[in-house]
Amino acid sequence: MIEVKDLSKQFGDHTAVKNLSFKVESGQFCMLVGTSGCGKSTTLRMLNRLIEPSQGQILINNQDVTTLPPEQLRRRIGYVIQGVGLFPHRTIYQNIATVPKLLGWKKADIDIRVTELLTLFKLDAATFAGKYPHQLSGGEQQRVGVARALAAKPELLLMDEPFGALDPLTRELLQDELLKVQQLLGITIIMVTHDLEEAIKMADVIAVMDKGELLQLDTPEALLRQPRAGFVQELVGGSERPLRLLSTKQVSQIMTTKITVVSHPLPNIHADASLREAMALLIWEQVEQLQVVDAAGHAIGQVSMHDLLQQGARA
Ligand SMILES: Nc1ncnc2c1ncn2[C@@H]1O[C@H](COP(=O)(O)OP(=O)(O)OP(=O)(O)O)[C@@H](O)[C@H]1O
Repeated sequence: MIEVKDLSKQFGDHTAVKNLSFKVESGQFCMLVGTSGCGKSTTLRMLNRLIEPSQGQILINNQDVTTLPPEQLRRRIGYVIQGVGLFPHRTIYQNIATVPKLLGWKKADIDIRVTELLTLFKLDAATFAGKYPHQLSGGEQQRVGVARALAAKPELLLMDEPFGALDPLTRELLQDELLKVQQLLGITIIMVTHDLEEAIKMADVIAVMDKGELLQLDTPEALLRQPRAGFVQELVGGSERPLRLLSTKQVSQIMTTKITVVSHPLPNIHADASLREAMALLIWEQVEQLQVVDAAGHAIGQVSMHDLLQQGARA
């Protein structure tokens, strides 16, 4: 669990972060959102002491991070930035092995971990381990960046706009991969993004910041349904709100498992698709109902336009 108490950062006479207090539970995915310059990156960089706070306390599993030497702390916390920052003259293997090596892991254990991580991010170890960063695409480099950050099994992963420089398709692919990896490893993640849709799709909780202050920390659904008046309302309350609400849930959460036989075959939707994707398919196919299928393609339920309208509506 990460707990931040009354955290502030002053740069000269400018207050970049002001009296920030929040908690993120173990295994949660927390997104920091807010306009440019509101203090998101400064907050993240105080958590791993790349920036020293002017005031306040940061506790990781009840341990005050200021009691640890910064290098030791940073080996327990993964950090991923936009543009990756891979070491250009080291192979992918050497890049991922950096922290395990510093921690004195045995070569055999490092080999296993590098292969495991490359496989997790859908990169064939035999092909990629010996390559250099410039031989990889942006999306592949970003995957290696995340793999490197996870190499020494950190208890916390900090990510600053990790997918900001990627094209929309690659970005979506990496978002899905990261969500799967997070669920698999149960790791706590705090990520900065400019993109509200990304935050809604991925976060368990979203922290909205403005002018260095935390305005609201809530689940995506609570944030959309009960935004605090002012900046948060402006951020989430536009005409997109019903569709964003649909993004917060998966088809499996609202489908009926009773399968009614209908005269025409229904279009299929995956159980783990979002309600927003289901709505888009209903409109595109001009139908009132979809058939829900599992990963093996077996029909497991149905979802209707009526169900979706209720989910996106004002409560
Ligand atoms: N090293 C520094 N010295 C002086 N001012 C700084 C420094 N780092 C950040 N700031 C200022 O602190 C404020 C917060 O910056 P920060 O990078 O945390 O914002 P941000 O929300 O992450 O912005 P962006 O989304 O554009 O990256 C800004 O006004 C910035 O100019």
